[in-house]
Amino acid sequence: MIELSHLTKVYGDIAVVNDVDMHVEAGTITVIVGTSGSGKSTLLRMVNRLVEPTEGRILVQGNDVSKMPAHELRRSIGYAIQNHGLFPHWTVARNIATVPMLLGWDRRKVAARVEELMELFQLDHAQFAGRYPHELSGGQQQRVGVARAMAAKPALLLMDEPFGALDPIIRGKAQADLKAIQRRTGTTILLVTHDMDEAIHLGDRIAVMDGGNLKQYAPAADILARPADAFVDDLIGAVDRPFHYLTLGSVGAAVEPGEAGGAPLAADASLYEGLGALLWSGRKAAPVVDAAGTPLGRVTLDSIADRAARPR
Ligand SMILES: Nc1ncnc2c1ncn2[C@@H]1O[C@H](COP(=O)(O)OP(=O)(O)OP(=O)(O)O)[C@@H](O)[C@H]1O
Repeated sequence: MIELSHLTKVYGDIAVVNDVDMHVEAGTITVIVGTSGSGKSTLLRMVNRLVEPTEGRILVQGNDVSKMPAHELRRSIGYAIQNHGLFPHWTVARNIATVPMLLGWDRRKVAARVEELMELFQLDHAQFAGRYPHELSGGQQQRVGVARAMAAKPALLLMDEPFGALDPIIRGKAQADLKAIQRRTGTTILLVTHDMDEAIHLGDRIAVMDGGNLKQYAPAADILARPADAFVDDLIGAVDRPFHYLTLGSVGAAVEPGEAGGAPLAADASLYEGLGALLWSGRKAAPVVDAAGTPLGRVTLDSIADRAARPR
């Protein structure tokens, strides 16, 4: 879907993005993570040509973006940013309709798409379509921002710290919703964050940037098990590593035959959630059920602990 080769951006005499090669598979979420100033936003913004590269090449769906008119390119790629960038004097419906209208869609098709997106993002049409951005909560504005970025069904969505302004609870919900929506729509997402938890939670693959260099580019489990260097290791955080690991596995994968008492755990809950439930209820084991409530066996503290250990 995206092919970056030797991508470089120099400001003054500093390469803020330095010779980056990266291949992003269609239909996946790739998260670019790194400390402040590491070049994440610059890298992202070169994809839709808000920033022009000094050197290197970007192909999106096989097309060299430098050869496409910038305004056309930007209409074909969704872009969502931290403070949502909503037009303050336009209603929610008009904001979401921005790109389809620029593309000259017919009015009924635009209206239907706005309704469809508002439903997808759980914004009641009757209640919210006519409101202005300042009449929404931060979380609602964030959903409108992402709905607007997805309005013209772009195959590619770029997101720059889209959840940065949200409180932790709303943020967790927004991440879960985005993941579910991405799985339904198959949109390819390239997302920038400085938050490793978010990267591990959302990313099919994670790209770690430091000082303009791409330090490691791999699935989360590989980055946790084999960080490329001390910087990546530090970014993960030694204390958090086993817990990150547990967020990647499901209770269902640790089920064993046998019985246990107390409230059951859902097989699709993460091992991290399972660990929390066991510790909090003071149990060493819990029964596990599938989505229909059928008993599958039990999960024990020991089996969860085994899965938190560094793979050999
Ligand atoms: N237009 C510009 N002119 C000069 N330097 C720039 C320009 N834009 C960005 N930079 C510099 O490039 C470096 C990378 O910036 P960038 O915004 O890509 O970092 P980032 O990793 O996204 O950081 P943050 O997480 O703080 O947003 C920074 O040192 C920044 O000061």
